[in-house]
Amino acid sequence: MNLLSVSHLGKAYRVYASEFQRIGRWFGLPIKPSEEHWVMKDVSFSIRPGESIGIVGQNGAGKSTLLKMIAGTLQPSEGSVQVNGRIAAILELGMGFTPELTGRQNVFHSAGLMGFSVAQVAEAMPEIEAFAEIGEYFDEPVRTYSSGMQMRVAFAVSTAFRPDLLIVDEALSVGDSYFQAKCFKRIKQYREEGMTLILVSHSADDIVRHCERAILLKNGRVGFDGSSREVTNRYLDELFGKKKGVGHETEVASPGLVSEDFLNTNDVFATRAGYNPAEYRWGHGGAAILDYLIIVDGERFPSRIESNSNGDFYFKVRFDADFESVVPGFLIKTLDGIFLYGTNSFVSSRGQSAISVRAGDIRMFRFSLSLNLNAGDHLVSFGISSGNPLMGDLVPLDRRYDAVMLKISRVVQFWGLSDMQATFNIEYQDPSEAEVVAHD
Ligand SMILES: Nc1ncnc2c1ncn2[C@@H]1O[C@H](COP(=O)(O)OP(=O)(O)OP(=O)(O)O)[C@@H](O)[C@H]1O
Repeated sequence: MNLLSVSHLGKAYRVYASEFQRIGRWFGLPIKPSEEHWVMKDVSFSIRPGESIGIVGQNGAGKSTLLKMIAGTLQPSEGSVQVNGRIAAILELGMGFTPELTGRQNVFHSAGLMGFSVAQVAEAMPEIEAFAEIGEYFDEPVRTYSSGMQMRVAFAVSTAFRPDLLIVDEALSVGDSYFQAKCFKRIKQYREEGMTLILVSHSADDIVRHCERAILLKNGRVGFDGSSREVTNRYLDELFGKKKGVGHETEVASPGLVSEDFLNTNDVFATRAGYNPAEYRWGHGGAAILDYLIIVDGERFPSRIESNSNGDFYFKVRFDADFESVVPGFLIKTLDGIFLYGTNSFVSSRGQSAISVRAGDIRMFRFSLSLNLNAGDHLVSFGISSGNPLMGDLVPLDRRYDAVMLKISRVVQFWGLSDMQATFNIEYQDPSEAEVVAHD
């Protein structure tokens, strides 16, 4: 059985011609709303117990509206929401806390509204207080709290009792990173115990870290429902298409090191060693990325790359239209979709690089970088956009996300994703101890 089923959900807000008409309707006057404004239409999906789902979408896409209808704080205009379990939702800052009551009193009130008895809340109170970590403020009126403090109490009380479904809107973003990490630790623990999670975040990284599946909302409809990596890729495409995007970095490559076969003009990208057939390719067209080449320590398409080697990443683009400015881009991610490094020609050249092209041009670009990565598989993306990054009007022409698999190996271990190449010295040692060591 599904934990949550959302079926043909829709929401319309009534828009009145004037305030007078709106108030008239409250008093039962037979005034017709001048217009119904549908902000959500025909949204259907279901969630199995234990799944974790991210919801992404641009501002105004309908994320909060959807979550409020799932949580039951907003009535749908059509369709239905069926939940088989207890929901806890951290939707809006303060969760409806009463400003004049203290944190402690609000905890009693909120947990009471969630259906817990005074005795249950009293028993959980020490743990809630400890989790929130706001010290003496816990017994001060909530009106004196910062937004981060309100969020701390809201999260502590909402998750004091493990819900079947936890809904977290952007709320966590107001917390400091220490508290966010603490929240995600609790979320992770509850998920391991079977809790279902719905997380809204503008951070693609948060979504791929915490959710296996995601839904892209677009103008109040489900734009895409799939793995969180696929969905965040599409979401980023949307953003990059309309906002200042990932840069490009360009260096028009000299063919010296590049062998002849890379200089042909056919689309042979998918035939190259390391190509990932599960790449996600997207773009408005006008250019096509035809080929790529990786050279590390003189070796073309190395099957394994020693960590910290210098790599040259070439890619070849055919332009099918004239563009005043194009911007090649490059990105490395982990297999989970965590961004390790992204750049573009504009960023990498500190705004110095302007590339204009004509229809029929073939250009080859190169990003050169040191691969300070940990051992394991990584995914490389290439992209070409047109527009002016300073004006925030980049249009993706061809993006080949996660198109190439990079296998990094290393001998000396470290912990984490990026090799920061620490060195170690003993700066002082008690001379007597040094002697003992020497005698040994
Ligand atoms: N009370 C309201 N009356 C009229 N329109 C509303 C109301 N609340 C939300 N809307 C509209 O509904 C649409 C969806 O809003 P919603 O807040 O759900 O988007 P969102 O995806 O959460 O956006 P954001 O990322 O900015 O928080 C928007 O066009 C918004 O203007």
